[in-house]
Amino acid sequence: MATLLKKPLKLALIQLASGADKTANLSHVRTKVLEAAKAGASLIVLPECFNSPYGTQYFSKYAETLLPSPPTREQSPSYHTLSELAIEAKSYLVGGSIPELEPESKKYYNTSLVFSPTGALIGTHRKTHLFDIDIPGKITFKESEVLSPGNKITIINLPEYGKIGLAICYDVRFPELAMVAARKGAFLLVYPGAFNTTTGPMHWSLLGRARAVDNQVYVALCSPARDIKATYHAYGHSLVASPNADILGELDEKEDIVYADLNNETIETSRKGIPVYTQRRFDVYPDVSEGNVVIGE
Ligand SMILES: NC(=O)CCC(=O)C(=O)O
Repeated sequence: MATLLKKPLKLALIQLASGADKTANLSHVRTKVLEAAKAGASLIVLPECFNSPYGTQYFSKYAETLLPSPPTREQSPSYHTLSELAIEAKSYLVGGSIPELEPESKKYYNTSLVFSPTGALIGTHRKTHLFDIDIPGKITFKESEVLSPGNKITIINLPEYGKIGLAICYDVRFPELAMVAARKGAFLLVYPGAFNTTTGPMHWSLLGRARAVDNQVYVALCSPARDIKATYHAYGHSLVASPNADILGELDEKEDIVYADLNNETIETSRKGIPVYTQRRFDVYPDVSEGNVVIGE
């Protein structure tokens, strides 16, 4: 069996309380990331839209320009804060997501940036499935009114550890992304996300555990803390699921950090005990990780 996770890894998910002031949010991010690093985390994850409120009315106001890369500090204060913070924390840092403005096309995206402990940008993911839903009397949301979707599956190599799959929030509802990343060797699927108080109780944990057990990999879901004064009420409940779909840690709705210790043995034990990994019937149905699959870092 291939070794997916080369050495044990402490993961931290920061369920951040952020508000309308981007500069204050970035300063608060620094405090929380350094707290997680001090506790020994070498992979630290922030939530979706970690430096702004979440909502279609906010995307253009808070958008930053990432291209051409690297952007200037004026174009993207978040890029520079995250890069410097990864160095200071000596950790891999998944920068949740920020609204991105692509200057040439003038399109907006919901984009995650990943930095190595040297401060280098090692991966980006533009949310591939936009959050367009309508549950009458409960929640109507249409990201596609403002955002455009990304067009790739994102797998990022952390050289000392192994590969992670990265996608954003609503992407978790589409098992194909997870399956492709897992079959290409990811040990962990990371989803910065901001479910809400309607769909969160219904599906957040279920989807996290489902992606874990489908693929026998770790899954991390990282939400903002709930702010009842905001227009969108995030569910919170950041959690880590094991390859056997056990919840290794889960928060409530308040700001906090959840930690989990990941190791390769847990993946192997899960796969040896229930060997669906070797029992697939690609003579009966197609392997979604083969053929016309668009993968990028
Ligand atoms: N930010 C999002 O994509 C929210 C997704 C969500 O709440 C869901 O139910 O799916």
